[in-house]
Amino acid sequence: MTYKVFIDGRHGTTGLKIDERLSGRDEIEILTIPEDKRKDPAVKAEFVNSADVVFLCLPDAASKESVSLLAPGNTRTRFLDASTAHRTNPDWVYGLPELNPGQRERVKNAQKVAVPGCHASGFIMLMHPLVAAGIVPADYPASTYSITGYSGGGKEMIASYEEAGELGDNMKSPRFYALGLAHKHLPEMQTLTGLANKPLFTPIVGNFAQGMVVAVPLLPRLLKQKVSAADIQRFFAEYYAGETFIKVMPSDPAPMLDNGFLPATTCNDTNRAEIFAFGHEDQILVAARFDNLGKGASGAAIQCMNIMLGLDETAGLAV
Ligand SMILES: NC(=O)C1=CN([C@@H]2O[C@H](COP(=O)(O)OP(=O)(O)OC[C@H]3O[C@@H](n4cnc5c(N)ncnc54)[C@H](OP(=O)(O)O)[C@@H]3O)[C@@H](O)[C@H]2O)C=CC1
Ligand SMILES: CC(=O)N[C@@H](CCC(=O)OP(=O)(O)O)C(=O)O
Repeated sequence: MTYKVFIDGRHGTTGLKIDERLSGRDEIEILTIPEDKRKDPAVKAEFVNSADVVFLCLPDAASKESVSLLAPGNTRTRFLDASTAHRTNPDWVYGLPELNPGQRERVKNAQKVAVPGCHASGFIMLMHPLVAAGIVPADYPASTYSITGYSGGGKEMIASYEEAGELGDNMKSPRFYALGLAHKHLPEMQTLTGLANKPLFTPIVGNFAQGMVVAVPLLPRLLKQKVSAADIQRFFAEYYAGETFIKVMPSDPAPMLDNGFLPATTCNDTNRAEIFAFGHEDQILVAARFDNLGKGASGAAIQCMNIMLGLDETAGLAV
């Protein structure tokens, strides 16, 4: 059986990666829209309605427009949206199959799946289980910071690092951003964890192309139960037992570090996410490391597509 796939936004950062990951797979036929018609809604409608799967790798507004092109009664075409447009929309399923025991099945049966934001993926992988288990109270004053490679900012940001000639010190240095404290991933971070309030979120972009670490500090004195970093590590190991793409690291993470450092790039070109719990009985730092273009974007999208089509979930993905 061959599935027809239309990648809307195929030449953007996310679209290209999806294209790369799907090319060479026998069961996938990629539909190619003529370059000069790729933003023409009438032509796009034909592609959307003749595809089994449509990946939306577009700005939010263009994504919504493409979904509106679905013909009435078309229940065959299934969407995977990489944009922020539908992530907290109750008509869409959130594309993190490892979220909880029912989520993989919901993804499998969905017509519309929203692929998680990269920073949000890490935060939710860490905080959803802890809140659901009552270890972190829903009213916990959560904060998180996340360091990302510049490919997360799409074509424009990539060009600002790679095509600007010799970089000045400002660009060579890691840079905080989203300092209006209203980053576009905050709604999904709150909704999918069940936290009563949005976390205080400060992302940082560095002078490297891809890779990400999302870290969340936890103060045991503000938690409902007395727990240590080792307890949290054991909890995660049990929660994610059996998951291929989420790997909980040992309770003594020192041997996993690079001379005491935690580089952001270790999971690059895989769909793996590594979960860490650092600290002691007074202070805990939980962290998720993955490829912002892998489990944080196109890898996650392909994993969901595999599940939706009933294929091997790991097909085309490195662990
Ligand atoms: N980069 C990343 O790590 C991640 C990005 N995302 C999300 O995925 C989406 C795409 O991001 P990204 O790949 O980074 O962005 P890019 O800017 O790299 O690419 C976007 C692409 O969409 C095309 N495009 C814009 N409007 C239309 C339209 N109406 N019809 C068809 N094509 C159109 C653009 O073409 P042109 O340049 O010619 O206008 C461009 O090729 C965004 O919503 C982003 O938030 C999600 C997860 C991770
Ligand atoms: C460096 C940089 O700017 N990164 C982007 C993340 C892009 C991403 O993955 O977010 P979406 O999935 O919602 O597009 C940002 O923080 O806005």
